[in-house]
Amino acid sequence: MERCLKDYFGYSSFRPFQKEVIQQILRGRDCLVVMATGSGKSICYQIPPLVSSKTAVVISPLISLMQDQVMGLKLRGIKAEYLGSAQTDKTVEDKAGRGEYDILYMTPEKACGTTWTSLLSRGVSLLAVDEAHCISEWGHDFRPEYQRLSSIRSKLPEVPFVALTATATHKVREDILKSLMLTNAYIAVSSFDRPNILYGVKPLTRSNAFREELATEVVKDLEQGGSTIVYCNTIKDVDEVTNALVKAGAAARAYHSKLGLKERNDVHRTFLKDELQVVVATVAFGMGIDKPDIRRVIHYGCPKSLESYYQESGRCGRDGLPSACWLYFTRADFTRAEFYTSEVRTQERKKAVADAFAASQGYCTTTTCRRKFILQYFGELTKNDNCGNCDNCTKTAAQRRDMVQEAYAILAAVKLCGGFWGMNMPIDVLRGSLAKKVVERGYEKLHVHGLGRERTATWWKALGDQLLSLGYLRETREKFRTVSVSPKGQRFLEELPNGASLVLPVTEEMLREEKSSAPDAATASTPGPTLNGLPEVEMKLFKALIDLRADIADKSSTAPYMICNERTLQRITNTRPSNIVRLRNVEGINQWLVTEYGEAFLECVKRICQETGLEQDKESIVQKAAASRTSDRSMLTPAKSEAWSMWHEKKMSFFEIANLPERPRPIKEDTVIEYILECLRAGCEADWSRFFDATGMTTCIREQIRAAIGKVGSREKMKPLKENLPETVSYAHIKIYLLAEELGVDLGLSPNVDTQDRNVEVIDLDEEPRNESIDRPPWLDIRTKTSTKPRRLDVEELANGECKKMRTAESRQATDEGIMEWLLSRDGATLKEISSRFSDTDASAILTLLKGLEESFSIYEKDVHDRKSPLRSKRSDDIKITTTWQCSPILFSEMSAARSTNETGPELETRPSSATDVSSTRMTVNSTSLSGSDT
Ligand SMILES: Nc1ncnc2c1ncn2[C@@H]1O[C@H](COP(=O)(O)OP(=O)(O)OP(=O)(O)O)[C@@H](O)[C@H]1O
Repeated sequence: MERCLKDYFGYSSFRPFQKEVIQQILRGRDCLVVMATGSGKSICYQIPPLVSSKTAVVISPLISLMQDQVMGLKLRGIKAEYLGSAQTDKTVEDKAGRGEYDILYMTPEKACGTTWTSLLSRGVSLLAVDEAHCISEWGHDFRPEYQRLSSIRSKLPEVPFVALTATATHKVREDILKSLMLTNAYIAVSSFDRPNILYGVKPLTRSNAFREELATEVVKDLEQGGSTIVYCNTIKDVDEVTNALVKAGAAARAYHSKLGLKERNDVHRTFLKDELQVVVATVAFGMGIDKPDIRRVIHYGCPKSLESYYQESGRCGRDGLPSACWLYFTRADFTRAEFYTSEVRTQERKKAVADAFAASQGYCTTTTCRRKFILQYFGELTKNDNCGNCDNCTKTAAQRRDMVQEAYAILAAVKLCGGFWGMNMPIDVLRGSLAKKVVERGYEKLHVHGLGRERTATWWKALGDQLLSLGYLRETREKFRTVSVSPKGQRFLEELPNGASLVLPVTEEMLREEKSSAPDAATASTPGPTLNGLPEVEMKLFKALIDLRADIADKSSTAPYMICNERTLQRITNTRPSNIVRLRNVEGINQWLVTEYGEAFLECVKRICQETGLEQDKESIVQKAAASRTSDRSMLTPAKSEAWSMWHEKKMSFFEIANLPERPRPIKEDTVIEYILECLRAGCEADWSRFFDATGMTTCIREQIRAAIGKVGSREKMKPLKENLPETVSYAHIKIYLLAEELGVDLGLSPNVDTQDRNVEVIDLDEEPRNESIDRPPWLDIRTKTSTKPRRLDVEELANGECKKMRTAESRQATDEGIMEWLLSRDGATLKEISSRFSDTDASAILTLLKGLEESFSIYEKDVHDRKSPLRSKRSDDIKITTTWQCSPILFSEMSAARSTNETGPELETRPSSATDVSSTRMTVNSTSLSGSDT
């Protein structure tokens, strides 16, 4: 054995396990060899035929792999060949039958179709199954043809079978033993560790700029010698990365399945001969590549499985010298789960593929030792938590931070969402989403809603992953992925972390997200008031708000930062809102806070402003867009210019402009908004804050549109944007947003959005609740405003017309316009209905507004006689009389023009025909109406 090792391979000693395995084979015993990549498994089956002078048959999954091996063996003076469809030399089969080869490679198909008689008569030293994990459905590279190999076991009863693999979990090992019917096998399992390899993970952005940067780094590394393989998941990625590398000056070529065989062979050959420095490949490249000086293996995208990652990274540093494996990923890669599972048929295989992909994702996001993560995955126990040679183990203290507040927020969000969602739902809630799925379940009323706006969804996911790996959260993956708070997380929540700390690593991904949100996001987790730059009088207000927050926190049994952070208080201090709508528009103020404590905040602001003489409603987002643009108002029609001057200079409402008495007939308010938009585009001045208020463009809606743009990846077409937005966001909202953005208006949004990663959002596994019927926990109710019944916005009830929708959809504060628009959209309403629609306004205040409208003949009261009502009144004629408020006929006719005749025609006939008629049918609304009775 030693002589063969020296004579043919030039090595003077065996590596661990090689000798033992060879001895067992020579004794005729089956073997299972599970050894690390590059550990020298091939020697185990290459020496026995040289010692025993009997052919070794080796089953291998890839022709290219066989060709390589054969070529290498021939160079060493070993008689080797392969049999398979690619073999053009017809004499090989005969020669094989005559036992002329020391080593004969075969594809599994060929092995199953061989008669073996003549070969056996010459003697077969062993049958090796290389890459034996392909036999198992739980293996990452399952090949059905490998499973048929068991059929040759009976044809070769005396021949020892040797299964070899570098990537086999316990489950896969069991499968191999069973499938190949290896009895009393000698099992050699070496460590999976490759100590000379540095493992690291970095965030990826699929952009030209990123690729250029990556290419520059690769080229710099190439100057140190050695070669590089870059693995990509798609051919598109391969092409893009190759182009970037070539542009940066590297001798790089692409390798993927769409290239012809000749070209692929050429790439392979030139790479081995060092004529190429870099190969950029899909996974098709690399199995069996035994180039010793590959110094870097880069993964551009999250690999399909941790096994394939280990295999591919195993091409690196096979000479034992220091080498590095960097994996670049974006969470968009995680959405490929369905794609991978759809490639396979059986349920068992689907689960195996999903699990292997989940492990790969886990590797990407772990903040603990990456080497340990890999070793543990393959069942290797290691006590060492710090390998000292991966990015996580070499992190300095400066790359860690106390994230107790953020951890608390995300755990609370997971808990409050019931623990039966993946990470997306709680993160959406934290970020203040008003998507249908959030509102339908009433999650917008949770006190954590909107608390985490200042961080991107990706940032929160990164933190969620950390909390998962640290055991604060736990995950189940059945049909869907669900995340819930573990007992450890529950303890953390219960022992309110006042003064406690939770120092966690700030991952590269988090850092990148934070960088994109600089400058102010960096202060988000800084405890203590951020008073920098506040004048003394404003400090008074700020401090009063801090005290108010402390009171609220006390009442809600929670920590002050869970109510809102100091930056939000600073924004209130800056803007000093005088009403609920303005308060709600303050970044960081959520619906729960508005509903529960909005009045308290307003009262506090008002009091301090009165005491100190501070002006209220200081606009923070008033823009003079015109200043930066060349005004082109000459292009505007008189109608548009007039609309703008009425709105901007005379401060008239859209409604007033649309219904000017001097107009021959009213125009639609939507049209007025369109006019004004055009004027703004042409460079007219604007108070954008007022415009946003008047059009219902809340911060939430602006955030949602921004997220949708990120998700769609383009601003070009409005339809896909609309499709990615909740119903409450209209086309008009999108138009306004796009124009504001184009004009460089400060949209008052949290500054940290990476459009790249907003694409990511959905892992479909993550989206559906495991069980819709799960009851919401009782403590959830305590934190919601009223009932568990989700509050639906009344958009559906509104009249046609996007602008009407948007101004009334959100606000529950009654205003003249709001009431008018709402009434226009329906066939009258009782005071009770109006009160419940505008639930944020006191009923008596609504009544005052109604009376004002009535006096201006905009609305009138009408009796509705209902003989069928089961609620009989005590009146002698036994008729129920309900008071409803209707729009005046002139307004109604405008509405009816906008609606289809079918919808409104018959109703029109029942209405009074003039204002005189209206007054004659008017009834007084008495106090019983206010308290709920309409009769
Ligand atoms: N005893 C030895 N001494 C020195 N070098 C060795 C020894 N045994 C094998 N090698 C060399 O180690 C390298 C890796 O061997 P081999 O290709 O068999 O690894 P492997 O375990 O099959 O890896 P992989 O699973 O990644 O394909 C080869 O270059 C081989 O020549």
